[in-house]
Amino acid sequence: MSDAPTVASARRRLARQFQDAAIESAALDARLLVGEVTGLDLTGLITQADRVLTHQQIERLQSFAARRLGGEPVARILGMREFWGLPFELSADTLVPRPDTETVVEATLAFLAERGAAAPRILDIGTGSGAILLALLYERPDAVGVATDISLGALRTARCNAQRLGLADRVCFVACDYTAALRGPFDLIVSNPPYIPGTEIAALDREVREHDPRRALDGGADGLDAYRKIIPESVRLLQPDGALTVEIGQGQEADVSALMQAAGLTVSDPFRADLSGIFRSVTGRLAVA
Ligand SMILES: C[S@@+](CC[C@H](N)C(=O)[O-])C[C@H]1O[C@@H](n2cnc3c(N)ncnc32)[C@H](O)[C@@H]1O
Repeated sequence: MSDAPTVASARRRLARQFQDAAIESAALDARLLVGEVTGLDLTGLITQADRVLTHQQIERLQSFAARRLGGEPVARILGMREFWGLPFELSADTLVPRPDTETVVEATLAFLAERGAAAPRILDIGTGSGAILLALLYERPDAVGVATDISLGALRTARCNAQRLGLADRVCFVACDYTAALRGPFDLIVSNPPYIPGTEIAALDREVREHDPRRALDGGADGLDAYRKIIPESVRLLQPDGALTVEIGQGQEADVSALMQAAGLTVSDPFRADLSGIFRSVTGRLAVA
């Protein structure tokens, strides 16, 4: 009898190794990595559990396991992450999109539905992989968008994602400092800017600290630097009755609301909480002229 690993035994063994290394998502990570080397989806992993792995697959899996045990997130190893049910390619220049950020997509879709805006023009400031804007364009086939980032590498990845999702003809990518190159007007502006206080970055999980780009994280001394720029710039670019929705870090809702109100936006929407109950987004609306 052969003792070559099968799909099921490889999953079990990898999950145990990850558990022993105190990796929280051990079983999920093992499933994703075995799925990647075998080319099987979740159903295939179950129905073909007894399939024996080839030598090449075993070697690839060992290399993935070593990287994971060395602290590299699965999304970085796979070079992709699902967001809003859509596949997003990643690069060293992009943040791994987080499930928490789906709160921003939910809030903005609700705003667009409530306002009844037809063919809305949407701006995403600091688009990274393009996750927020592309999810919105996917949900709203009548919308068009502009996405900015300071990182050319991130914009290249976002453009690839737009092409792969069939959304490239409705989005324009602009390299600039926040909104510096733009005129507007926009019906909706969204942003998940860098918001971690600079001094806290060294204490972040290794997976974040070592693998997400620093400029996607660092929000300056108190974490609010980006909001101080984006909020007044958005007032300049919004259509009357338009809205700005930003993702926020834990405990930033009062400060960000105060910045919005000081810039002339009305914070009418209740803050949106993520699945852990942490407030994740704030929406400010520009009054009708
Ligand atoms: C927290 S990440 C968010 C990425 C993506 N929107 C998401 O939610 O996954 C912040 C993004 O802002 C970009 N960024 C940082 N400083 C910027 C600036 N001055 N102007 C434009 N983009 C900037 C970073 O390159 C990064 O892609």
